[in-house]
Amino acid sequence: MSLGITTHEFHVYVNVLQYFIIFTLILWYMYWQLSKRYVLKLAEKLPGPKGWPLIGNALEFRGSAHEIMKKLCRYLEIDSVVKLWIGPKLLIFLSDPKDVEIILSSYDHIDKSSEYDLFKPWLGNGLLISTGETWKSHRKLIYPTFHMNILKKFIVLFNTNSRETVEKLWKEVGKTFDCHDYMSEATVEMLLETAMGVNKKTQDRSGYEYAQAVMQMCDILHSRHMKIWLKPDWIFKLSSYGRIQKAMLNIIHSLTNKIIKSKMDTLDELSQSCKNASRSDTDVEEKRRVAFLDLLVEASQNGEHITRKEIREQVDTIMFEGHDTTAAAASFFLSLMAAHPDIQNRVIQELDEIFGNSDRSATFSDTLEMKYLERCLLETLRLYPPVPFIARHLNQPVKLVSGNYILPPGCTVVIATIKLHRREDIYANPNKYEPDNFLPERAANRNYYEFIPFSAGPRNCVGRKYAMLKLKVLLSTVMRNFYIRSHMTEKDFKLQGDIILKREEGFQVRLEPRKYTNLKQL
Ligand code: HEM
Repeated sequence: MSLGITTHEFHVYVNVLQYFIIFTLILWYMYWQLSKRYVLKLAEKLPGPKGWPLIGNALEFRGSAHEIMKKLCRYLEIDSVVKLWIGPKLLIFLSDPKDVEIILSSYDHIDKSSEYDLFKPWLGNGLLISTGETWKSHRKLIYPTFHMNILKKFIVLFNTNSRETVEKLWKEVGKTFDCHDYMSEATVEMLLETAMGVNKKTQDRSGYEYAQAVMQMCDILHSRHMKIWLKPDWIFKLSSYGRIQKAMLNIIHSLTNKIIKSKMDTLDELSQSCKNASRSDTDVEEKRRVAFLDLLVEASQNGEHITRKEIREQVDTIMFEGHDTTAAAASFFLSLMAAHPDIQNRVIQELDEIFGNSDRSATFSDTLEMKYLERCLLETLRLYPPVPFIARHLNQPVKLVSGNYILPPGCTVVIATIKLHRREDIYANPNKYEPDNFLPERAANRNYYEFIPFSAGPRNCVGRKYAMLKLKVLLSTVMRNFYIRSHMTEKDFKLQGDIILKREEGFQVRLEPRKYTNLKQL
């Protein structure tokens, strides 16, 4: 051995070091047990699989994203309250609507859990993550920007973009392909044009690149949640994941910065136009699409409490929340249409009754007539909620009503929407795709907290109406042009919950043109 020590001495040092580490761990574990006495006592009473000292159940969550999801869903079968220890972290999953209501309806439990911190380099302190007064004041500012009166004006843009998606889909006719790529691109483009008010003419391929970067970011965040050694920032930054994240955030933030700059320029130009008598009113109106971003920029210019950095964080949040969730919903919907041709035929029949042989665009009142399509969409969100889990940090003990349990402060409480939506006491056939579960008379008998794809309570989704309207226009346009086919059944879906629910094998479908329509020629 070099360095002036013999091999024997080296082995002695290594042994001493090993004992030192073991001794420190035991001491830390004893201290942790003592300081967490109250939490451990309450946790002990909760149902859940037995774990190992120190690591808890962490080792059981290995393997592919689908295997992890399968394992988790098996554990959720234990009870409507299930605890898991991931190292020193206590996660408690809830799937009884009465317990879910206690958490989601209260302003006391609006803090997001530390799992959301990994989003911070991407979304900063945007609406999804922020809390307290910042969250309250920004939510108050943002919520009205998704009012139905504003959304109705987006119909034209939803139609144009849906037709463009159909145009692109024509080249896939007859092939088996992943429809998620197209749904993802379409939802980004629509968000850019509607919520951000960025005109198509000023866009380039950045929409597609953006969607790809968001998908990679979701993969990275999922890996970080699962691979415990990637949690410390310094290790993560040195890893290949850290380097990829840097590159992806560069793409994402470049686009958001570009959008904001373009919006500020347009608003400056507009105020010039208003002063300039030679410009017509319609010219000014054309440029002035009042959308989410216009209102935020105007608010900041009018001295409201939102800085330019905060605007960027909100734009990133809306672009992420509004895009990946909707793309997943659209892709599951198309996969389910392919897997249930009888249901697909009923949707087509309804569309034919509304539109006949005409290739006109969908109007807002048409979307109100799409009652069966809407039921199919809601049933899609029931069985395959794009956000399968919602997590909160508890600051105080919470008494549940489903059983004699108290959730300890400091734990992460996870609303298991995917389990809640498949309860036998709510749905006669909980795992069957049955759009009539949403017939008005059946839905009327359900409690508000029994169906929560958009969450519920004070932190519910601000984009719910936007998403439903956009999905109706997009999916009806696709189905007026194509039959959706696939050799796969629902049993073949391999679910993975990497932040947003997806299919591990991709959303493989095949398109068959419907003979009598010719929207593609427009
Ligand atoms: C099918 C589509 C969508 C689904 C299933 C969905 C679902 C959800 C869920 C479950 C939450 C709560 C998340 C949590 O507490 O962790 C949420 C929050 C949010 N969603 Fe959506 N969403 C969809 C579309 C949209 C769209 C289109 C937008 C915007 C254009 C949007 C913007 C937001 C925002 C900003 C929040 C955070 C609200 C807050 O914390 O105050 N979402 N969404």
